[in-house]
Amino acid sequence: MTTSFERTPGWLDWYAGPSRPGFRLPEGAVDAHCHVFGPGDEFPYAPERKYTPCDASKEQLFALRDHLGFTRNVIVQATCHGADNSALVDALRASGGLARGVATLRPDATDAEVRELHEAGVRGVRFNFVKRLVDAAPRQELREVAEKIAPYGWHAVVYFEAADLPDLRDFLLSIPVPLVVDHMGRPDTTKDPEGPGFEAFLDFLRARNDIWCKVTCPERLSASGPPALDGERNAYGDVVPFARRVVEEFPDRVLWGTDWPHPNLTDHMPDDGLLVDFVPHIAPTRGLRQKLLVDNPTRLYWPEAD
Ligand SMILES: O=C(O)c1cc(C(=O)O)oc(=O)c1
Repeated sequence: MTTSFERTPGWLDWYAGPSRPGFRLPEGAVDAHCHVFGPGDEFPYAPERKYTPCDASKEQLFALRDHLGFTRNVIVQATCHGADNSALVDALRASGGLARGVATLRPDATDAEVRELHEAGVRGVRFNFVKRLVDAAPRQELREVAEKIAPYGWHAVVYFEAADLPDLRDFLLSIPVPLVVDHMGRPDTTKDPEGPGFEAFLDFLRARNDIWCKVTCPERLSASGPPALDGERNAYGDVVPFARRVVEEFPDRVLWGTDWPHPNLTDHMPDDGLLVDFVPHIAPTRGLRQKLLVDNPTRLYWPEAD
């Protein structure tokens, strides 16, 4: 392998590094969901965090980008850094314009802070409703944050479990900025992709034409799990029909990313090369892949280059 990808102690040690994908990414492809963690001695983790990750640096992320064949990244603030966006901003500034960011903001953030984040490359905020990751923020506070970012043209990335959608639906639909749903709203993939649970999610996407969906994280959503270590590169097949439904119905509103470095996965450490090989299964034509990997993320995060 010719990559300069280096492993850090911790869960990244579980595997020898990502394989080279068989699928060649189109030129200009964006990894639209990934994180940086720390390093903790420079950018301490938040006291209120629910987990402590291993360090996952910007240098490693950029090496992974090059190894897999991506051109750009969207770095999403992870809950373990709370509302301290310094590690994110540091990575964005070091990227030379090749990364945009999604931050976490409290309602008391000042306009000067928002402007500074914008200048660094932040284009969205993240609202997390996954109970194992955060203590729920009051909805009124989230609304205030949304109102604060609206003049900057930012969007809100929302992360929730499928079971919580009925409760969240009206609130989410009332948020006055575009929405980007993380990880397909975490469907139960043991259920029928044509059944009422996933249909309710698709119905949510249909409710406004500015709701985007990340068809990401087969490694988190799969019940069948990773492939056996026998050279077979067709992984996480049970997630394919779910993701494919979304890609085919909303080709102009889907995004894809690796979710590197895969926090909180306890059963296996995914191979990012294999994750890239998942893409042609969910986006079976060249046109769909161009939208998913290049055109859509460019329109959302680099509209000036669109
Ligand atoms: O499912 C997760 O554990 C997870 C956690 C975080 C985070 O801690 O921000 O982000 C993700 O995209 C996924």
